[in-house]
Amino acid sequence: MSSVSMDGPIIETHGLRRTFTVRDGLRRRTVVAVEGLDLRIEPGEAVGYIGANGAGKSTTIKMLTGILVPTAGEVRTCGLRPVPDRRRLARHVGVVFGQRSQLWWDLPTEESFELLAAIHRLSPDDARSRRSELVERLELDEFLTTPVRQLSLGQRMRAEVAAALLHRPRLVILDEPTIGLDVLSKQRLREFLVTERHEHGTTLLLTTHDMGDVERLCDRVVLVDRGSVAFEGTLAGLSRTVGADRVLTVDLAEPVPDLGTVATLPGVRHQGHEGHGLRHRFAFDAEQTTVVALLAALSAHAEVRDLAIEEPDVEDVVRRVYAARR
Ligand SMILES: Nc1ncnc2c1ncn2[C@@H]1O[C@H](COP(=O)(O)OP(=O)(O)OP(=O)(O)O)[C@@H](O)[C@H]1O
Repeated sequence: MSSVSMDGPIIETHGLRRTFTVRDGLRRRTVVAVEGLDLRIEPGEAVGYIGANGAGKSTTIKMLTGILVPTAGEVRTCGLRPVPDRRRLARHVGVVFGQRSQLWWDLPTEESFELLAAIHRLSPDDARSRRSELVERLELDEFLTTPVRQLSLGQRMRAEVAAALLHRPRLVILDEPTIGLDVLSKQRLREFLVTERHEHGTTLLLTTHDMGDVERLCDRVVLVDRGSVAFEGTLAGLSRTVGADRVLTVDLAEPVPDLGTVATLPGVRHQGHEGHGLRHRFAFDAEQTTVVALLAALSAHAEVRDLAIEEPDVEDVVRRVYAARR
């Protein structure tokens, strides 16, 4: 029997592959969902696992957690083999699916927590203290006695996260955790995950289409394309590779058509102007120049009335990486 490794990587895969056989009319066809995937994630890391729809993210997560058997290759999660050791692995891993509930639909949230505490065999003291910690941090108080099916999406996601983290897993896998949430709920959930990680050294692996999740939560991104790794590194590194800059748009009090030539800072590109120079767009690399420095440089030459900052979006970054590979 394999043992739970406390110092090796939390996730390690070599040449991981998974295919599906699908029917195409009368014929059968093989779909390769994951192809030769090599991943290594160390304890305490927070990794964003991104890619287009159908790139193989969910299939990977299912293999990491023992829901799906790999067609070929090696996989270890917390030092265990996910399929044969699935029950032992469940003690060390918490999984949150943004689009699928793991709570008991007709039960009040607090009863789901009691059931989960029993399933994970937490001691009554441990269950009580962890529960109060989560209730406080995720602000669950107001709806603990409400059946899950009556919760709003934001409330349900907080309850899902609490349920997945009740047993203090070493690894938390989140599949689109902020999908459909409003700005405030997203922010709260991200803040909670950051605190949890700092206090308990929890490893995070999350799939997302929201660049804000990656920016605020992850030290590293792994980008998959057709089931294998297309990029691995920091978000800044990814932005450098494909030029996913932020864009600052400024509206001026008076037209200044040549503003693009006067604001010369490292990592800033003037993208053009409209309205005879009333509105200008600047793409900038946040690693090299802050928005404050750029604004200060512009204000020396023009009176800025209004401004907007656009963040790079995951789909756009992914498209550019794919385009560069094909
Ligand atoms: N059970 C299945 N049967 C047949 N094909 C499947 C099955 N599950 C996944 N696939 C196929 O495998 C490929 C990878 O799918 P997967 O769901 O892992 O992608 P994904 O990156 O998670 O996409 P999304 O962002 O849309 O969730 C797709 O072509 C998908 O159609």
